[in-house]
Amino acid sequence: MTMSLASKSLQHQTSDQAAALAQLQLTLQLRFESITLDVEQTLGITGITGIYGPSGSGKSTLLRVIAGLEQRATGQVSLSERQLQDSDTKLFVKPERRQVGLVFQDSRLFPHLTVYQNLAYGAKRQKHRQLSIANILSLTQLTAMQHQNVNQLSGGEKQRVSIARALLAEPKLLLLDEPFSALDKNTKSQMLTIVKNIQQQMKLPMLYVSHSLSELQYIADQLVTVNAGKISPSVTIHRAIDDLNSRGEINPLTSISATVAEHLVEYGLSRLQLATAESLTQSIYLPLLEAQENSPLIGQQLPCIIYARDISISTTKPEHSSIVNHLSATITAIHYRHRHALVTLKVAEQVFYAQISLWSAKRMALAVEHNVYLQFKANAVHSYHYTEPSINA
Ligand SMILES: Nc1ncnc2c1ncn2[C@@H]1O[C@H](COP(=O)(O)OP(=O)(O)OP(=O)(O)O)[C@@H](O)[C@H]1O
Repeated sequence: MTMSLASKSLQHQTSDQAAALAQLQLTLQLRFESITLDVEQTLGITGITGIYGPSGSGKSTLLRVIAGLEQRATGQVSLSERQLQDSDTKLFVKPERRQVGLVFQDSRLFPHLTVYQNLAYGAKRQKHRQLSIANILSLTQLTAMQHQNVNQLSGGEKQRVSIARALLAEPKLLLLDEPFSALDKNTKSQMLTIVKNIQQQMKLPMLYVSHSLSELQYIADQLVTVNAGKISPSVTIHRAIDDLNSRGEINPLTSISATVAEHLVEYGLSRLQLATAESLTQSIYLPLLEAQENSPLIGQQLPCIIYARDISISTTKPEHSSIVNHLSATITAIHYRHRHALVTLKVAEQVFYAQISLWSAKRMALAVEHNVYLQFKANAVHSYHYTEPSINA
């Protein structure tokens, strides 16, 4: 992605905001009738941290405590060495002084004002702002619609205004609570790509709550899981998904970050390269990501997922198959579940999961350490990468 002048200056202006290694220290308790949020954890939150867990587990409450919206919470909260609350010393930094931005699912904007006026209203209260409204409009891709009334905007555009408003306050941490759950897949892809770019340009740590693991796999660097008011340490997104797979808590899936190698425009495919030993380059093909062969995406890492139910196994090299993806792999574990077997395999250091029927597992006499081939269609590889629709489309 080419960086605009506005965003270059923005990066410069916010570089001191960018805590090299942002940390959130939480020792807190908040009791409700249904649940007690009980957290004792120091979380590394550099980049985007996904917050994942079942409904009612306490994700939104956790964000509300960090934002200072839950006065009853006891304990301590600090953000990269700055103490935000400590019930022992009666310290409680008010929400508006925490430098923590919060974006919800429903954008709470002033409906009768334009995009610009909505931002200017918030900006009035920020006396020593370094970022201009123009910077923020450009970063959130709102410049062209700044004079439109917000009630004429789509859901995705309204959410961009909410994010713009939060950024204008120059937060040191941005909390996003299911911000795009009401949007369709295409708009969501666009929004996720915008948020990722904002994070990379501003180096602003973000906590991002979602029910969708595929969304989190695309956007998050690491993941924290919340369960019945308790939270896990943050671990890399791939490791977190592997843990959820092995505990049988999700529809098993393979989580990959692979390098975009080329676009085969005439075939409607893009090729990713899996990091393997040099002599053993393995490619993954997926539906075309960009219409141009020389796209800025080439050379970048693309997060994508493949559901285990979409991967099959062959004991011989599938040379006469129409299926485009076949990878040579080694079985590392087989878990027998109700009516199917979940086979864990390795392609170099990358872990894959294939879900096959018990019948097939038995017929093929699969066992740990067997060398086999994985097969899956290009359409089985999912990514939230967003491409602008071409003018001729
Ligand atoms: N102000 C409150 N008073 C009483 N109970 C509350 C309050 N706020 C939250 N709760 C309870 O705390 C629990 C956790 O709520 P929370 O909204 O944090 O869950 P969540 O993980 O974000 O859920 P979801 O994914 O459905 O949004 C729920 O059982 C909820 O009813």
